[in-house]
Amino acid sequence: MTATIISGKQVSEDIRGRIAGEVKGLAAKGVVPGLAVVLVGEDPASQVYVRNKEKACHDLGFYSEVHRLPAETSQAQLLALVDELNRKEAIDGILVQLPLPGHIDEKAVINAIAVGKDVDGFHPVNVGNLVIGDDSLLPCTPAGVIELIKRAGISLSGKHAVVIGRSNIVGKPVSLLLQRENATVTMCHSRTENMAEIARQADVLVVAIGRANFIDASYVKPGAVVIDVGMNRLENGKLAGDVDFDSVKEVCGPITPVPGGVGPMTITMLMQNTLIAAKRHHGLS
Ligand SMILES: Nc1nc2c(c(=O)[nH]1)N[C@@H](CN(C=O)c1ccc(C(=O)N[C@@H](CCC(=O)O)C(=O)O)cc1)CN2
Repeated sequence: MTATIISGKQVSEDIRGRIAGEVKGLAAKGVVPGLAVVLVGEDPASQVYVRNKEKACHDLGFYSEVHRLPAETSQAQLLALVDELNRKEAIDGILVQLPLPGHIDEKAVINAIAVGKDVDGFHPVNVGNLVIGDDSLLPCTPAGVIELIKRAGISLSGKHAVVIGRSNIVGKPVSLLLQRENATVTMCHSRTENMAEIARQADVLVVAIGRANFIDASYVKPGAVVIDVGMNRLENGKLAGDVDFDSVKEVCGPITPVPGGVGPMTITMLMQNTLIAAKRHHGLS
């Protein structure tokens, strides 16, 4: 086996340590970053993620508000809450936990969040700025992927990166961020022919297709960096990535595990975005 593990837990701890230090410095200037999280309904996984966000705020010295709304909340009620949070001085970042119940239009809600408070980086203005390479709040999971690669000491410049999956939340933004790092990027998706052949050309393979253990060693060039963004709950309750870790670890170089790889970075990058939003809000960036 040539694989080495890229630990998202470890990288997260390092980044959170730095954020906590910055928060102390801001407190001395009378600034406390504030995050509002909105959860509609009782999806068990979402409840856990929201609790973890609340805990991260507490641990890092942020002000936090969690708004837990019943599943039958109307879109108008949710939009009214977003509007209130947009105008609230103590709040620098707003996150509406996804997925939302089916009767609510996610796009309408995301579009209603003030661009400067959109710490998920999902608002079309933030997405547009990402596309044209301007400064913006970056989507958390894709930003976490880049941070993991960089902090593992891997240079992306001139490398061939293959992204498997073209979702708006991961595949598309991660491909833009890889290009920003001067990688040459190929995107594959469910209609791609010869996917294994293309994937085997990758120096860096990023997988976000939502199919448990789909990518085996036949997709991986020896020594390639493998980043698994998949999070699939199996029938036995265990969490599996999109990459068949036991097969791929025999050929790859650095690889992220699931759990403990990209996942923990999502909340850490959310905290980082909230800190950035707070500094901008107070003219300190
Ligand atoms: N508004 C948003 N909604 C959702 C997002 C998001 O970024 N913004 N992402 C996911 C859920 N999510 C955060 O909200 C999230 C997912 C996973 C993890 C994580 O730490 N995963 C661990 C395993 C946890 C477990 O055992 O279940 C890991 O991979 O090691 C954090 C946050 C959808 N909704």
